[in-house]
Amino acid sequence: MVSEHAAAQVLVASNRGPVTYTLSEDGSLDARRGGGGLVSGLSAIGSEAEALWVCAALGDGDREAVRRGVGEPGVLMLDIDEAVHSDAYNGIANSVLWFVHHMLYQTPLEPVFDKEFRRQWASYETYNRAFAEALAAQAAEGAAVLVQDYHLALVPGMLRELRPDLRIGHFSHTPWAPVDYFRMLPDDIAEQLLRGLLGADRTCFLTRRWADAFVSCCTELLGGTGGTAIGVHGLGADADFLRKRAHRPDVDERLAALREQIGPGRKTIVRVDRTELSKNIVRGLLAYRQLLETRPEWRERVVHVAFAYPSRQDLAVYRDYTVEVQRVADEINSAYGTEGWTPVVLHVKDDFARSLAAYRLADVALVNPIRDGMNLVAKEIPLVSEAGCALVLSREAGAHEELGEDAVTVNPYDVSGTADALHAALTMPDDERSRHTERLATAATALPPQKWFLDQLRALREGA
Ligand SMILES: O=P(O)(O)OC[C@H]1O[C@@H](O)[C@H](O)[C@@H](O)[C@@H]1O
Repeated sequence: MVSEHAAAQVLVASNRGPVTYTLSEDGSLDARRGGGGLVSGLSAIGSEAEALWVCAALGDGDREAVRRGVGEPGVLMLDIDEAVHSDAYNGIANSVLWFVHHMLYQTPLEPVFDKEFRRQWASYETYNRAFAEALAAQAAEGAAVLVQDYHLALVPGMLRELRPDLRIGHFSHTPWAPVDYFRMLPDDIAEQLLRGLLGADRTCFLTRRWADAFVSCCTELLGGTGGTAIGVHGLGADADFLRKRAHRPDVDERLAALREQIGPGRKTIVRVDRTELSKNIVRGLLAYRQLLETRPEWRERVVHVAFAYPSRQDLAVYRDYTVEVQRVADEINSAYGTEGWTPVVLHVKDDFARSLAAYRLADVALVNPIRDGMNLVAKEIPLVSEAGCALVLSREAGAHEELGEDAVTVNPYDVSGTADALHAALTMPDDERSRHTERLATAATALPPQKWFLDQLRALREGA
């Protein structure tokens, strides 16, 4: 049933919304706007239509904002019971679905789908239902709803039942698991996930590879995809925003500090990631250590600038990984460092301006994920680097489909191969490097976030 107040023509649903609130000691609430492709993509429809972004209240600040009725126009935050949210987000989305699609399990011991898993799954259903009900209540007749990611995989099917009049799209920002890996999930859960997504009119992926994997799962488990259209929409970097933002005074300041820390005349290998298991930061460090060990000519002449920002710290496995990243970086610095040279400059505190400063400095960009839906850093560094940079890129990143020809490709598990790739990137002749950088920058900007969003909306409305 469409409620009297339902007015939104375009709705987006995601776990993390465009704004987060923090509660200050004096009791005031500070709003911070998030970055990322989805936020800039959505800005494209602000003027076009009555738009609403439905997201979850994530911390104390967000929950307080909901309680006080504080909010941004066009954003609806759902205050879902904290324990339910934690089971759904930490338990199912991040510890099961993320692991399945990124193939992160250490399979002799994991996964274990037991009673506890079933309990958390019930919370995942409740959390998805809360979104489906909110969307059903807010959407105008025939509105377009764009549901984002693995957190909300059941929403399309639930919403379809509540509101058959809507045009529903789903977008997976992650890879999709190969069918044999996906089938580790209990059969009923695997089917429920697929049917949830097939409740959409269109279900979309970042690359053809992930879309094909999804179709294989549907074919094998359900006999097909029914009437659901499968879309592929690559996402690129927001060049205008990045280039402007990278030359603001706060970035200049950090650039000067970083230059000082690195020392004159040295080359840089730059990586910027969340400290995320799939990003493969430790093997990147091991490859760098092997480079220093086997090609001593690089000692004192190169610095690995690694920014690894905290992520999902509620999960022990992420906390342990963060400790391991720090341990290996320290080990390299004590083994090879000299008085005037710190081989690894590792920062773990999130600072966007400092990331952009590192992008500007990059001679080599290291992007070696185990698996990644796209990886925007691979697209952003070549756009911003001042001297042009050589890109060492994992063949398992979605971005490899678009950038592979101009990158030095690595198998993310092959540490020796990655050490060789770093050497090749560091010694790439200038003319070759600038030719690649130029082509990388063109490819990186071919699919700006606003186009990504509007293309999906158009296709959804046209029934393509
Ligand atoms: O758990 P977080 O910090 O909200 O991050 C979630 C997001 O992390 C990003 O890295 C993924 O590309 C998205 O698919 C995902 O939604």
